[in-house]
Amino acid sequence: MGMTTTSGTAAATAQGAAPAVSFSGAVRTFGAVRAVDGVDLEITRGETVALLGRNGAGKSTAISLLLGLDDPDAGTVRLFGQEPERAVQAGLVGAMLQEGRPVRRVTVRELVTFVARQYPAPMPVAEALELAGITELAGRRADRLSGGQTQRVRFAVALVGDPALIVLDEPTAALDVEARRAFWASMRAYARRGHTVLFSTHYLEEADAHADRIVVIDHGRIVADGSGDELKRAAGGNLVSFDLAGHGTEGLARLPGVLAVEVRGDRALLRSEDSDATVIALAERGAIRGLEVTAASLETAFLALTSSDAASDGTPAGARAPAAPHSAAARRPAAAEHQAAAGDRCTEDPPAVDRAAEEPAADAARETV
Ligand SMILES: Nc1ncnc2c1ncn2[C@@H]1O[C@H](COP(=O)(O)OP(=O)(O)OP(=O)(O)O)[C@@H](O)[C@H]1O
Repeated sequence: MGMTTTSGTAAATAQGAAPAVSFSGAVRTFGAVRAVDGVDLEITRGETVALLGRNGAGKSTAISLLLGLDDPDAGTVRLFGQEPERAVQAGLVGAMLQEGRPVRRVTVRELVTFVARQYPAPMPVAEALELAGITELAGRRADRLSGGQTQRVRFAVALVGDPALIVLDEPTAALDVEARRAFWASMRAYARRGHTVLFSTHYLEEADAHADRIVVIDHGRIVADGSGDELKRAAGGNLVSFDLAGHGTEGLARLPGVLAVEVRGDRALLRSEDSDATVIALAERGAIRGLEVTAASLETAFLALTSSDAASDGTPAGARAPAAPHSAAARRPAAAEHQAAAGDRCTEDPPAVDRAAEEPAADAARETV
């Protein structure tokens, strides 16, 4: 796991009114794989945004680009109007990455205190511990904690610098239900302070419950961007299902309102933007056994937007099932500008925590420690 913490000597000011995050035509390829394939994305200060996609969609690569851990092959990425490395150096960004090994032989309080000292304007250590819900663990060794406790320590490390933007790469992976709930409560408390939060996940319900805005990424491209409700609407309002009971599936896709047809066993599922018209047409065909109309779930929307055939013709599924507009659905007041540091960067022995310390962004900041 990478606790990305970086310190900076530069005044940690976010320039003007530049958005917290801005990708413009960003591309990152690995051989034949276009991991990030022409991403345009703007995140306003103060938003909580979920980057949602399945395994291999390009989430981690996009996050590496925005933290300056990797460079785009084409296009640009800016944080608060600055090159990512500079923003990280200036202490504007805190991150919690996926990998990393526990820091050995130090207590939780020592670790968080060490990291706080790397920042120009950290929050009090006790406050960071409280926000992350680990006050009781302060005296415990950081390398002798459960997975859920370790995640929360990483969260404290990411936020103790009081960064204006916090980036969390699959923060709840491997957490149980209880630990997840505690984690999200902490994250929301942090967001309420006016900070910008970007987290990646493949849990639909987490994106829906904890983000103002969901950006769906598939095959390196953004295929939808909006609130959970907007995504559901964009994917087609309702799901009409019925027992085939000997009826064929021919012509179902052409019934009024129908956007997509799926057959599961003996049941047909029609995604419809006008379920009344679809039901009437089905009734006319006599196909009404076991008829059900249900509201499209976010899962339905997600599957529609990221259907596996999307790769086969190079057309993002969202281009066929129109996605919500690329605009933030709900915007909160812009975050106050924070003087803060970010990233992980515990360079020396004690908290030389994770891969971020070996990465270019950390290199850039290392000289300031
Ligand atoms: N260093 C690398 N070298 C080669 N291929 C890579 C590298 N990093 C990522 N990829 C490929 O780029 C694509 C996107 O990977 P990425 O890790 O960004 O996806 P992800 O959405 O974060 O997935 P997950 O949810 O599994 O973490 C995948 O096909 C992956 O195999």
